[in-house]
Amino acid sequence: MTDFRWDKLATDGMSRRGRLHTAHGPVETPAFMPVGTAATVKAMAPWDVAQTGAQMVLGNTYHLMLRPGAERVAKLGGLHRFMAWDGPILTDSGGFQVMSLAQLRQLDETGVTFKSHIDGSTHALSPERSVEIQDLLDADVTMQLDECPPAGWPHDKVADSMRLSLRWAERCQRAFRERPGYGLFGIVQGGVYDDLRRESARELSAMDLPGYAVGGLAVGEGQAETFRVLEVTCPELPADKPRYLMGVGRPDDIVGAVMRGIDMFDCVLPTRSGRTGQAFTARGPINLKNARHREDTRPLDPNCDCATCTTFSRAYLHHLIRSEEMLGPMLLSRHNVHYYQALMAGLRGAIERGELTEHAQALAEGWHAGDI
Ligand SMILES: Nc1nc2c(CCNCC3CCCCC3)c3[nH]c(NCCc4ccccc4)nc3cc2c(=O)[nH]1
Ligand SMILES: [Zn+2]
Repeated sequence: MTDFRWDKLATDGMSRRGRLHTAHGPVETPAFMPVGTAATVKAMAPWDVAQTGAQMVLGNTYHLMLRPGAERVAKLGGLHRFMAWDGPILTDSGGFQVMSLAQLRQLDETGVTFKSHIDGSTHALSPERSVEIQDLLDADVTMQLDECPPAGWPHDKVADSMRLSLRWAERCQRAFRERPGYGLFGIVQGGVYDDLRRESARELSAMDLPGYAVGGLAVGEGQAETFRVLEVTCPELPADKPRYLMGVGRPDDIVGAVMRGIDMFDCVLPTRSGRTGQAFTARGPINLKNARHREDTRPLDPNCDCATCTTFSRAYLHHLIRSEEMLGPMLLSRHNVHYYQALMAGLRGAIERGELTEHAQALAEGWHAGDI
């Protein structure tokens, strides 16, 4: 059985080209992980997800612990078998979703307690229980339970929150069941405060974890602040361990974060926006709901070789979205996830060639070319 590890294959400035080895197979990095919310990447079957080139997907601890329940997923053979995804799966710890979705939630030293948004039942999520749930789901990468402070919290509140997350990291590491091919990632917190980011990164680095996430971002701070926090945080993390920026992002966010040392990403954007008619293209985002597409026979993105772009016209996609036909979100989700995977493949190649700066410049010119 392969040991969980990340090989650094090439670097270009602060960016890295690597390969993550997990129990369920390898993941080329920089990597984008599509989000499977309730054990499905919405509107996409697992074979559609695989066809985009995605190697690793996210499972959702919060949703699955409420329905159908972690013990039930384990009884059914674990999340891989349940959703028929035999590649690597990363699950978030659930704390972020609790704070953004659950009703009547309360967070203290022991963890978070909350009422289910589905049936109002009460649940408790401690660091130990979160690690146990992710073990029952058979996630290749388990995330520590953490608190993500909202944007705008003052320094003292963020400091208390960051130190709570550090204590929870210790408890998660003690509770984690070590087994070849599986790893527990710590999550760096500290808001937008450099001293707190450094303290969090240094304390977590001393725990010698197999990987590190940068949390507490993409909460409304804006791209410039996100990048500035990465410039402070990444240099404090071990150079030989993978770095995962949680919840990011738009294509330009991802390129900028890769240039600042990030290796892994997740975001609901390509799937969620696909369902509302938004498509990402080499010449920027377009919304197919817009009436200007109703007689446009061109493909969605002439540069894209996905089935959506090589089969259908913009006029047809516009019709599907306007008619609220299921095929609309299906086709746009596939294209968007394909677009994100092609973006990551392009970044990996550019880093290998030592041409990331030029590649990023060419991407930005395409996105701003407009007239699409
Ligand atoms: N533990 C933890 N998770 C975070 C997440 C959830 C990452 N996605 C999980 C995934 C699991 C499966 C279900 C879906 C979520 C974040 N997402 C964002 N921004 C999203 C900003 C955004 C971007 C586009 C659309 C909506 C929101 N910031 C985040 C910070 C943290 C954090 O500090 N700690
Ligand atoms: Zn396409």
